[in-house]
Amino acid sequence: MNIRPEILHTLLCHSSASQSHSELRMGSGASVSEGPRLERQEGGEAEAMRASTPAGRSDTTLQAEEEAAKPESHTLEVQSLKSEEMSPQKEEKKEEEKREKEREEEEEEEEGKEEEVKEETTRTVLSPAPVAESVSESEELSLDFESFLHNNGTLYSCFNHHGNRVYVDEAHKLQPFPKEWFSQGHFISPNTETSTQLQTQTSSQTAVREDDRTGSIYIQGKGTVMTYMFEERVNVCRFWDPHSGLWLLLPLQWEINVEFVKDRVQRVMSTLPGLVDQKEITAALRQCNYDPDEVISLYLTMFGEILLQVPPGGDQNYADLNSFRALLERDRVIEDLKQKLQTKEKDADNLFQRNSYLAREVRYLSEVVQHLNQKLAELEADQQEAREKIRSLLHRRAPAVPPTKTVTKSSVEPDLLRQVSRLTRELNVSNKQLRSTVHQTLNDMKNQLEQLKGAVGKLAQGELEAAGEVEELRSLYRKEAVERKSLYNKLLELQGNIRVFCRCRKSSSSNPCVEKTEDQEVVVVQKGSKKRFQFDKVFSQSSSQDDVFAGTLPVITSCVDGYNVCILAYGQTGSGKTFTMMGNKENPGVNIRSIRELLRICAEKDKVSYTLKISMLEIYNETLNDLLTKNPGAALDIRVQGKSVSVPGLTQIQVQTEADILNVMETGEKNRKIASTKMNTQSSRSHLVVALEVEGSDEVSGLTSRGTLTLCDLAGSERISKTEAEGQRLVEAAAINKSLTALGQVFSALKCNALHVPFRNSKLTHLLQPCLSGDAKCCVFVNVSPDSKDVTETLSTLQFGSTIRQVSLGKATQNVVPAKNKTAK
Ligand SMILES: Nc1ncnc2c1ncn2[C@@H]1O[C@H](COP(=O)(O)OP(=O)(O)OP(=O)(O)O)[C@@H](O)[C@H]1O
Repeated sequence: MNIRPEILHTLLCHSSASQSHSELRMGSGASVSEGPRLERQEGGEAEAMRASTPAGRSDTTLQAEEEAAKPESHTLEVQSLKSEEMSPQKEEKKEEEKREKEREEEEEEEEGKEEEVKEETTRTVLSPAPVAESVSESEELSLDFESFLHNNGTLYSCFNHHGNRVYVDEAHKLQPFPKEWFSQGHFISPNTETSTQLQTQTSSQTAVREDDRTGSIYIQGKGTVMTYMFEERVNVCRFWDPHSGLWLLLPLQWEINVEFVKDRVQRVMSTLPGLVDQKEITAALRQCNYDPDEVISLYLTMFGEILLQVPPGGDQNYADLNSFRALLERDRVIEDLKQKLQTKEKDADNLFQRNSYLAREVRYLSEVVQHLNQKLAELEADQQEAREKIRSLLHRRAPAVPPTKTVTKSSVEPDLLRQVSRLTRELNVSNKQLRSTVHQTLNDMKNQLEQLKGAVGKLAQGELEAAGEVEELRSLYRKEAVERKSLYNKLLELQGNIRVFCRCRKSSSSNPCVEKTEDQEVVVVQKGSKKRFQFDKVFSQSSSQDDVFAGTLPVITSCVDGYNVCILAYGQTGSGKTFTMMGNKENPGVNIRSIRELLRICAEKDKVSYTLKISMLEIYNETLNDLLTKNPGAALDIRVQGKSVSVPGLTQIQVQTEADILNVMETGEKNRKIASTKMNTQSSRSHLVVALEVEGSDEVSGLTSRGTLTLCDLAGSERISKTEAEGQRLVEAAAINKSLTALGQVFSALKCNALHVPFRNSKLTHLLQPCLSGDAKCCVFVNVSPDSKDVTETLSTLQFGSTIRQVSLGKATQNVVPAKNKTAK
């Protein structure tokens, strides 16, 4: 920069005067000084403080670090400075310095008088226009303004004039720049042209950071602000606020829109489609220093692989996600409870085994006691016998010595007698021993029995306790299972109990009149004008049967929990209703797939036993025909009882496997009225209603649930002129159109919450009343043809679908009752 000497002085005075406050406006180098020493602040708050003060120390430190990151340029600078110090012009420089000092002294003398004028000058210097004038008017002094960061942490303001350098010391006096300092620190970012530029550049230099971390966002009430992802100890996204001249922390809501963050949020979302809340992901990114991989692994650790799947409903809101998580949490708790239950059941099994072992032991010991008792009895009998023998011997000996008669020779030999008495003694001894042994054994047995009784008592007690615990766990499990189901159904309720999907038939037409623009939008082009329709999901020509089925899957599952579920296909003749509902053998439609899914779920729930019954009827020319009856022709009627609608006499066949169901459906299909129309060679001339009743009895909770899955393939809506129907076909077409009109009237009445809904205007609406009056969950497919010739029908079908979409069916009712004569296990 070029500056006049007196201005330099003024500048220095100003610098001295303002240093005690701040030198923020002195450019990047002079922007340091809240005090002479840089103190390293620790902790997040300090970080934030530093970062939020771009002209303050932290930014200086930041820049100093940036400078430090360029060692080569530094070395060059220092080397050139050193060579200047060693130059032979040293003397000349010293003289010039002297002259400068003299000039300063002179000026200092005048300072008192001219202080006000100088201050004016200072202000002038700091404003752009007058500087240009001053420079052109007076002698110019080439002066470079620099900042020197000493290794001891102090930042000095320096001025360099042709290699002569001075610095402002702690007492705010100019001092020659010591040579040895070149190796004790480094210079920071000089090269600003005028002091005015310095002032503006303080802001703009700090603000302009052009790299891939720079971005801008529009904030309402504030306009477009520049953002920059600072690479601090942790990344922090701030925005530049020109009013305060600070980098401020970006609120989460704004931060979502920053490219840098957006990219990462998208990366997380594409890996974990189960995560839908961008704000939450942004918050997690903040926590993980904007590392998307870390966020992904964090979520996977927390919620498992479920997040890798697209959540049902795809774009569900935050509350849904919370329910979804609560659901996961519940699942985890249920899993824990199941494990505990298993452990307890194992414990109980062990106890039972131990119990039966001890019972066997008791039986064995009782047998031993019995045996010993027998032996004792035998011994006693022996003893008795021996006594008898002795007595008889003695008796025999007694008459041998009659007192009155003379002594005759004894009939018993003395030896024998001796032998007998010895035997008797021995017998007595062994008898005594035996008695004491038996006595002893009996006592031992008694003791053992007592101990066993104690152990058995304890076991019984333990068993009781275990049974109590098992019961407690079971009831907890029951509660959790019920809660889990209710959460799941709440989730579905949030998505609406009536869902309308649009499916476009495959066509070879090169110029289709139907385009799928988004997942939920379809556009019909008619004579150049476009009409848009919104649905819960739009399936394009390329959508597979699998994709279509996936849309209905969450609703079908509810059937197992005791909800009535109805799936309808509506559309022009030949638009693919039968293909969607029935499909073909290689590519089955919603009917077969949902039945398969129901069977799969039923098989999975080993604690619930299910009974499945299927019925099939058609509504042909306003008459109900049972398609499974062995006596065709019998008239069927609809009976209403309270809220329920039934068809007395309708054949219901109990089925267990997919093969059973396919057999039954094949029979029904054969009996159906199918005729050829001009538009569809295999046109269905009747409405087909397949009902699968699922009754589940939960062994654990003791509850019985009854849900019905009603699958309805409507006959095609058609314009009689177009199909060129005649005779019988004409009568059929009139009946079909009448019932479809009645269906439209029902939906219109439901849409505007009319007091009277004309369910009884046709057999179709009468039969479907329970499915359409709020007790059920309903899915409607509107099938359209993409061919331009069908555009009018396509528009009317889509209009019909739009009307249905605005219908609110209300809360679906779960049909669960405690089982009769069944007690929960
Ligand atoms: N998405 C599709 N992919 C391939 N073929 C399809 C598709 N949709 C319909 N089709 C074919 O178009 C023809 C007419 O379809 P489908 O019989 O299902 O119409 P529909 O609406 O039931 O007619 P109708 O009301 O007259 O019974 C059938 O041959 C069917 O195989």
